[in-house]
Amino acid sequence: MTQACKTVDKDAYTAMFGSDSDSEDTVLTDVEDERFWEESGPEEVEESQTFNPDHVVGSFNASEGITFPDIPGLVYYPELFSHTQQTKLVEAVIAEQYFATPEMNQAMRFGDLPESLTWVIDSLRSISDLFPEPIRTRMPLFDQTIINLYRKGDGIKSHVDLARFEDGIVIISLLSSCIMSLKPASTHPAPESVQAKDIYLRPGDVLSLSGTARYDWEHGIPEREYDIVDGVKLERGTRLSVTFRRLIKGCGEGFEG
Ligand SMILES: O=C(O)CCC(=O)C(=O)O
Ligand SMILES: [Fe+2]
Repeated sequence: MTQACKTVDKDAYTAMFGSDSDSEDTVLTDVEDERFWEESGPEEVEESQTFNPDHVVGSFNASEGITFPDIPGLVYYPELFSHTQQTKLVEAVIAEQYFATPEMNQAMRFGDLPESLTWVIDSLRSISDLFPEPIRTRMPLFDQTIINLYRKGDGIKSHVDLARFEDGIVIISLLSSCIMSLKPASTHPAPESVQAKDIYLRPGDVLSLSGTARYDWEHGIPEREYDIVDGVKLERGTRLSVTFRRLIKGCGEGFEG
């Protein structure tokens, strides 16, 4: 991962996702040529009809996560974020313009996190099984975020998040899917009966890590262009992850996950 600086002089959306405006133009031209509708004057849109994502963010899809007996402290919330919530979060990341150049793939913020992420943190706190109570109710819940951009084929090496971060880490998956592999950390060898665990993360999925899952297990994403899930080959696309942590008081700002 290469750390991004928070300066940009190029269209961030195009840098991240490319431009598909040509194909859209083509489709519109084709449809117009067919003349499927009566000509009429410009439609009047009342103020109340205009789309405002803030009005429709709503609550999370599910409140109970999936746990894993071998990995205490790991909770998996499939599709926790609705499509609208994912869009809102991706737009917030785009607005920050972190990924302006092709070599940028990681951005970090410490201290006061962007206001555009406040609703995410508030909503996460409202999930009763997110973390053990002392973590879930601490203030602030998080004061650090890392946003990783994975282009097709990218991954992140297996690791335990740095000790300078407190217990309680959340990973939000956006845009595309990948397998995250978890295995016992070399510092905490597990009995042979304990297997490594692969979790297929899709857009809107969330993982929370605390206790054993945070300290005694590693997590990573193998570098490859597709994953095989239940015998099916699933191509990866551009993936974005937003992770939240809290720094231990007195520890400086870290530069690795
Ligand atoms: O991108 C992800 O899903 C995981 C990122 C991660 O593990 C980290 O930043 O420490
Ligand atoms: Fe990590």
